[in-house]
Amino acid sequence: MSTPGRPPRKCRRIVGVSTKMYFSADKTTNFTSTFSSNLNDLLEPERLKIASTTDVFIIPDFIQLRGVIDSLRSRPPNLGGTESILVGAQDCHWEDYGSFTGEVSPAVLAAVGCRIVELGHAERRRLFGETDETTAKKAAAVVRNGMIPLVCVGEVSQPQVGTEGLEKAVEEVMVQVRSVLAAIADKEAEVILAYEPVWAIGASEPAGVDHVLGVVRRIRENEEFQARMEGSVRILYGGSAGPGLFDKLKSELDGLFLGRFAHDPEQFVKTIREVAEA
Ligand SMILES: O=C(CO)COP(=O)(O)O
Repeated sequence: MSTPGRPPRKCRRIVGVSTKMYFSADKTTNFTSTFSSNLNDLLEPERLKIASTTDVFIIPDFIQLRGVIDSLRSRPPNLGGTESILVGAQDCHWEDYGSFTGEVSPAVLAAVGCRIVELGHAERRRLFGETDETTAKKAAAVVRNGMIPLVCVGEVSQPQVGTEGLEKAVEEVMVQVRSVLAAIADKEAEVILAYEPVWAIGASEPAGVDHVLGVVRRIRENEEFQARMEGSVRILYGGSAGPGLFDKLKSELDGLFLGRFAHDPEQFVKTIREVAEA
């Protein structure tokens, strides 16, 4: 059910996980294989319906990225293979090639089969000095290389309860959103925004539903957002997300971006099912 007065959105749902730097090499391999076969087994008999309405993604660390792509390629499409699971990277550089020691090229990511690149995560902004400017340049590079930028936005501090708190959060988030959209000239380019209030990341529970819906509603009302082709910009919620959440957010959100609460492949598959069926 959509919000009264607003037409239903014409876009696919999307749900995924970033393993950040939580997993050993073996754990990533085991997680990928358990999760993709669980997805196959647990989603029967609705598997085809879910594959036709919902995108699923997994964002491992850089070293494991290629192995995850290859292991999913060995499964048939729509059965937990790469056609139904998009594999993403946790960052990239804004140039394709050059003297940038330690960086990862978006062109190389695209060439090995990476489909999504996560950018501007709160941890990268806080610990590694990422700014709106570098995030926006990277988003343009990801689009240029035919992949989908998944850009994280969110206010740093937990707002006070009430309208004033919401306004401050919206103000902070809109600066980040505008900067990314301004860098991507193609109004039809696929973009994913992950609304991740920084204070809700790594917490025991997600941000309050009213707050999340309030901020995301304002993103959707924004002029730059509305200038995009309908459905080309999808919005996820992230920050202690897990099973049991999406149903409360479905009026404004297109999906969820999970962290810790997807480390158990069964919980991840449960959440995928909830997002697809909500
Ligand atoms: O940062 C996140 C996803 O990008 C969320 O992490 P947690 O769900 O572990 O809080």
